[in-house]
Amino acid sequence: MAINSDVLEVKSMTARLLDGKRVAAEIRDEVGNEVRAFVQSGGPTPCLTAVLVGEDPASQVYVRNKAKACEKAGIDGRTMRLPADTTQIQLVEVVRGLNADPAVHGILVQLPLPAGGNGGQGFNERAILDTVDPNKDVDAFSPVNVGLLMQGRPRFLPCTPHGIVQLLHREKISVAGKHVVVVGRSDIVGKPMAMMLAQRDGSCGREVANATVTIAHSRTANLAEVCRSADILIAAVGVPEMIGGDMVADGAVVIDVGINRVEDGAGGYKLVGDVNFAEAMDKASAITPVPGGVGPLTIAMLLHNTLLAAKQS
Ligand SMILES: Nc1nc(=O)c2c([nH]1)NC[C@@H]1CN(c3ccc(C(=O)N[C@@H](CCC(=O)O)C(=O)O)cc3)C=[N+]21
Repeated sequence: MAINSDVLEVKSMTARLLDGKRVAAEIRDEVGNEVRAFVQSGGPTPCLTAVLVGEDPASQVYVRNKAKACEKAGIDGRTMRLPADTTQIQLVEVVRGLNADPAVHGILVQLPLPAGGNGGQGFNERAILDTVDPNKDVDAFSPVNVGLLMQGRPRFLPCTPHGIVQLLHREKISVAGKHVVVVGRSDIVGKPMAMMLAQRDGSCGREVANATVTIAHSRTANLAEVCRSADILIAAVGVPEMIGGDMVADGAVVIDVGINRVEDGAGGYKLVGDVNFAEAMDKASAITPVPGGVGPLTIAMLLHNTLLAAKQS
């Protein structure tokens, strides 16, 4: 039998890059315009206050990026820097003070709190987050806001999942009827992400709804197989390059939420995602890079929530 060279040719796709950085800039511009209009119509200048405990280098970078983004959008971005030896009681008092300050519309307690904090005992993170006034909870971490989201009537949408919803919407990637696999079940990303994509009416962001969602995690049996069954694969595990090319179906859309600092082999550090980018690139139809993917969207949605908080105040 003659060998048909067309059939034997190894087909490898090269995925379209989903440019989170560009989409984030677009959203930040929109929020900036809305902020100007709001202030011109007599509204207060929206104010976001980030609380940063200790000196974690990554947290410093994030908080600085947030402050810069606020400034560009006409939002008053403040950072309260507290020493690493701050106690639980002192931190709760700081948050209460911000709750009571009418000039502050959004409060963000930067996570993670320092491990050896609160006099070596560690912080009770949940108790701190529960102290934030739900009307100022621009992270959407408070039980009230999580509950409202769960019921499909959100007040604030959590920033990272909302950023992903916006990216899918603006890149015209429909999730309706598709199988989405979310790897990771954190309160910050995995759980709300799954809820938002599965919900009925689009209350959590435009037309991005009606997906069939699987939540996978470290205990999932046959994880690779489950991932391969995804039309849209969302990786939010926090393990560098854990999702290999063998876990990605041909033509899948891959959203990489991971931001991991690893040694670059030249004495420095580089950022990698939870997905092996080079391998996934050959399988996926579209993929987010790290950096320049989901990270910048998180900050854009934080600005959006701060404006919303100011409008609702
Ligand atoms: N209360 C609270 N809310 C948060 O939203 C929150 C937090 N704590 N703690 C830490 C995580 C992480 N996070 C990021 C935001 C932007 C980028 C980002 O812009 N990343 C750039 C690269 C930045 C770099 O060079 O390190 C990118 O992916 O292109 C990354 C990570 C928000 N977080």
